[in-house]
Amino acid sequence: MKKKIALLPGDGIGKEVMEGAVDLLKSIAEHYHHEFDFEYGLIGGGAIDQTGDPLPDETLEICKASDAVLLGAVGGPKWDENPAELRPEKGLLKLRKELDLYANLRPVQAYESIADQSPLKAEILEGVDLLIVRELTGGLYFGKPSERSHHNGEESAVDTLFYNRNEIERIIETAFKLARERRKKVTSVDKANVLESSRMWREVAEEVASKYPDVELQHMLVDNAAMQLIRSPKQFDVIVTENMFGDILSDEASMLTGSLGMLPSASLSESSLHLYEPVHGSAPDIAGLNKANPVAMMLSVAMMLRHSFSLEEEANAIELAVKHVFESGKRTADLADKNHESLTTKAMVEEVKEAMADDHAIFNIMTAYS
Ligand SMILES: NC(=O)c1ccc[n+]([C@@H]2O[C@H](COP(=O)([O-])OP(=O)(O)OC[C@H]3O[C@@H](n4cnc5c(N)ncnc54)[C@H](O)[C@@H]3O)[C@@H](O)[C@H]2O)c1
Ligand SMILES: CC(C)[C@H](C(=O)O)[C@@H](O)C(=O)O
Ligand SMILES: [Mg+2]
Repeated sequence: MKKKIALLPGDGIGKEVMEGAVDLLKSIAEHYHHEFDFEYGLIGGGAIDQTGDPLPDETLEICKASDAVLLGAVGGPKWDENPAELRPEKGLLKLRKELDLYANLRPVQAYESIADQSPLKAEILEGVDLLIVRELTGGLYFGKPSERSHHNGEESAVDTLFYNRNEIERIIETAFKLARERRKKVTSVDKANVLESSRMWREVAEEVASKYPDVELQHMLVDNAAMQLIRSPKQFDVIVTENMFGDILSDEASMLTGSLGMLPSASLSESSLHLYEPVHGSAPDIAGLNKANPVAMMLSVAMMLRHSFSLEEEANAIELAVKHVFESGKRTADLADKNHESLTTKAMVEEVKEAMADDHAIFNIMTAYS
């Protein structure tokens, strides 16, 4: 298979985990006889420094001419004081909007082998396997007005939580379709006791649910959902929610795995062009130290291979290899403690590649004898 992949490393550890992803993809191309053509694009702080624009047109063109987009992370303290239009994060939001990446899938799976690094008890974590479906191109992030103003000497600021029916309908539909392939339960998270947008969200969720009688719909207020994720995460299968609620709940949910460095994501559009990125940011506190956990990025590569290229076997191989590496007691610094040596970013990528090669060899032996 021949595919073109746009690579947008971005800033901070985005660049380090992207190096790992490329390394992994090259080894997959070799093992499975695929051809991946990579084209790099600028985004975020680095793009501002080099071109004065957090999302140069050239980057957008590279993405549109590709079969999938892989992104690291953007942002960092260097640009924190920049005016709104020159923030690295603006580039990412514009890219999501331009490519209409409305459905952000953030799977959360608790691995038993690293459960000791989660603040939650092992019995609460056992079997946790949930999927956050975050609306990504509407809500508070994109509503207008969003501005500062001065009235009678007093400064004020406004952001707007806006959704139209169609935006809600398509994300809820996505959640129901995904739930059908899983444990057939959708928890729609909103703040319908206060927000009008949430009351409409709830109505639409009910309407969509009537088309999926085999899938259970539950409504939950977002403050309760934040608590339930810690108290009893196993109750969740698919969680569908507004853009900002999804942002916050997914960072919280990452601690069910033990680290934010574990969560991958896929941002899907109605076209065939999708984007894949880890949930975490540019982690300025560890950037450049070769200690970031590359697993979120490697699992995002797996999501890309599965969703964009239908390479199910290759995707499974990455996920299995990550599992094997953790089971063998190897971890990066975010998951390590005095009982575990801590691997560098590069060493972790090597371990996963080696485990894949071993699994591949075992698979070949098994198929040869079956
Ligand atoms: N998708 C993105 O590009 C994205 C996502 C989140 C934050 N950001 C940006 O990143 C910058 C830093 O934000 P932040 O510090 O609030 O969030 P962050 O996700 O960058 O980091 C939060 C904490 O988690 C740790 N961490 C994150 N990823 C890790 C990994 N792979 N391995 C080990 N530890 C990891 C960091 O060291 C830090 O202590 C900000 O500019 C923010 O806007 C970008
Ligand atoms: C960097 C920021 C704009 C982004 C978001 O809030 O969507 C990030 O936190 C994420 O989760 O992808
Ligand atoms: Mg976030």
